[in-house]
Amino acid sequence: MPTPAAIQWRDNQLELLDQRLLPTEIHYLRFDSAAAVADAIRDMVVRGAPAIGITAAYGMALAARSVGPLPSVAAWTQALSAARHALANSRPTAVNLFWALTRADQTIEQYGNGGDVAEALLQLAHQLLAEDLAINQRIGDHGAALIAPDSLVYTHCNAGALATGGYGTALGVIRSAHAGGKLRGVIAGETRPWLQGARLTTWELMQDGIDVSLATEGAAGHLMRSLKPSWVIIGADRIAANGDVANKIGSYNLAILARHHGVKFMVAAPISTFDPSLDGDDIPIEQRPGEEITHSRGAQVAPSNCISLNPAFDVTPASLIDAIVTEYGVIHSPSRESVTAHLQTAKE
Ligand SMILES: CSC[C@@H](O)[C@@H](O)C(=O)COP(=O)(O)O
Repeated sequence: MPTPAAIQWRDNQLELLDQRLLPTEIHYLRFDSAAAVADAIRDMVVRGAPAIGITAAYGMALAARSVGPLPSVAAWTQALSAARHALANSRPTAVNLFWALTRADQTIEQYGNGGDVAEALLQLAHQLLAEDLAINQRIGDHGAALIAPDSLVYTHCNAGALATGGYGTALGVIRSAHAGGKLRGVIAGETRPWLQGARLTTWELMQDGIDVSLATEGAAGHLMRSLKPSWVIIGADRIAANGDVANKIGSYNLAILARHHGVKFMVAAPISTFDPSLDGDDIPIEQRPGEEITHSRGAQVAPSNCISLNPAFDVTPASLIDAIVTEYGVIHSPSRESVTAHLQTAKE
């Protein structure tokens, strides 16, 4: 059974699969305003960098529908500025969000002087959704080519169909490797505190008949030493000009462990996840509410008033990464130079 769509346009409405309820409940929520869409992104109804970007594009389309025809680019920009602001402030780390909002700005520029902006923004969102699926299939094929037969791989968080327009980035590589008969199995780290690995990645892979074992985060070193996976494969929220990669908290730990144990480390992401304007140290890291770690599924697990640190992402330095895989191919041992060259190829 294929993974249900994270994002769908049905009966002329935006529907998001409420990922907070997975894997025990499949329930879609309907949205008719950009403010509600921004809340849904912040509250983790929809998550994963590409899915956040696509959802924001739908948010802009919903906002344009509610303001009606306007005569100029300036009038549209003004009318949609509150919606854009709310979406831009929903989550700070995934650059795909800002990439999608820039695409929406360009659409407003193109159609704002008398065109049907609402329809153009809706078509943009549909296009980003459809393109993302095709992009992920290409990423999957490029990444799978790096994987030797009979491989065990380790993944973190959920960079799957649920985090994208379909197929997934890291899980796209895993799906393609599985289709090529190369996989012995997958280890999914549970990924605290939202448990994307336990709730989402295992669910996606089991539905596709891919052998997956769930492990606690703390087991990673022991499992690398005893089971000798060949690759750690993760997605990304932002890839900096120098090849550093922001991804779900815990990715950096895995990269250090992987290097120590001779396990290769792969990052799978589309070109829309690159941010050539900054280096890794400057990537904004989302700090999430302490209750996410002082409580677990509503139950208190730490003393009342316990001070907590809850960064949602970390940055893995390029020096610990063996390959970044995009829809355009592979950046081996990423560096500022190889990232620049890859982005140039993508533009041509
Ligand atoms: C293809 S999704 C890539 C990343 O966004 C993913 O690995 C990740 O870190 C998701 O974090 P989340 O907090 O669930 O949005």
